Amino acid sequence: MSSPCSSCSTASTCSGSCSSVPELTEAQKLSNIKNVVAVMSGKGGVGKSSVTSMLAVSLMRQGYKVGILDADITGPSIPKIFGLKDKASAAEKGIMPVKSMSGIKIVSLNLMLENEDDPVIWRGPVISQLVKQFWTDVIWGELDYLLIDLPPGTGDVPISVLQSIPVDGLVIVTSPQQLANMVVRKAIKMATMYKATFYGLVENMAYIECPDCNKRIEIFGKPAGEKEAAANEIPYLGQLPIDPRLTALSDAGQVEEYQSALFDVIAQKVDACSKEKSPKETA
Ligand SMILES: Nc1ncnc2c1ncn2[C@@H]1O[C@H](COP(=O)(O)OP(=O)(O)OP(=O)(O)O)[C@@H](O)[C@H]1O
Repeated sequence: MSSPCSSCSTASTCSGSCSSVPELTEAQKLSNIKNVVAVMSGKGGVGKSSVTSMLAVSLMRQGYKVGILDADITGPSIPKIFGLKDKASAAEKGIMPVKSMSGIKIVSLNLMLENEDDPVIWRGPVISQLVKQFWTDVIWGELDYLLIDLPPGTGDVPISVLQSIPVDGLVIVTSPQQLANMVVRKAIKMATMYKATFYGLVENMAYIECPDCNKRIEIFGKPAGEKEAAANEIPYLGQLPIDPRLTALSDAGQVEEYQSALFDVIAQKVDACSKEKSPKETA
């Protein structure tokens, strides 16, 4: 965010050689974000918010300063997953994020609504404008990683994010159903059109382990994430099981208590990808 190009609407596609340097907002002058990673999936319900949350938790445990921009304006889950009670506050120079128990900075429209179940009945352009403001008007401060939890689909918000926020890399989330993979391919194709960099694909809900005999049961069909990643020529980050502990801790707002070596490996791979992309930028 320290770059003067970061508030430009063509930042993600331009070569950086244009002469019109846009003015930074006051909030941007107070922020320095080293890496922006968007978590995307064409299909709803495959676990984007869960993967975003656990990536944030794992990166935080690795010692990084992490923030989450909840761009799922009409179906926000991040505040609930982290059990946030406080509201985001307005300071003189911008919006202050709410900090989770372990210090992850979070901004979500649900942190601004009176009741968490108040519906947001807004048209696409208004929603897109708000997401852009979460980038330009939030005082994020120093962050090693800002993770963006995108809504499902290839509509207004993913387009706005890819056009107006300098996303360094994308993490694609899918699940074993052929239907999920078909819709996820649309998202990959769309992101390719915006010349996005893919950090890789995660296959969530790949199997469940029987608590009695430890047998893996592939309830959504044979996992195909690795094949899907190869077919789309993007890195494969790994697969995650359905884990009832993750559901329970997310429902209780205690996701930061969840431990998973598999998530940690995925976070390490994402970290390695971002270091490869901008070796000097990540501590
Ligand atoms: N690996 C997993 N193990 C157990 N439960 C999971 C897992 N991944 C996701 N879930 C649960 O599945 C539900 C949907 O997950 P999540 O909200 O992360 O999906 P999403 O793709 O972000 O949804 P949306 O389409 O609304 O954006 C949640 O209740 C979540 O706790």
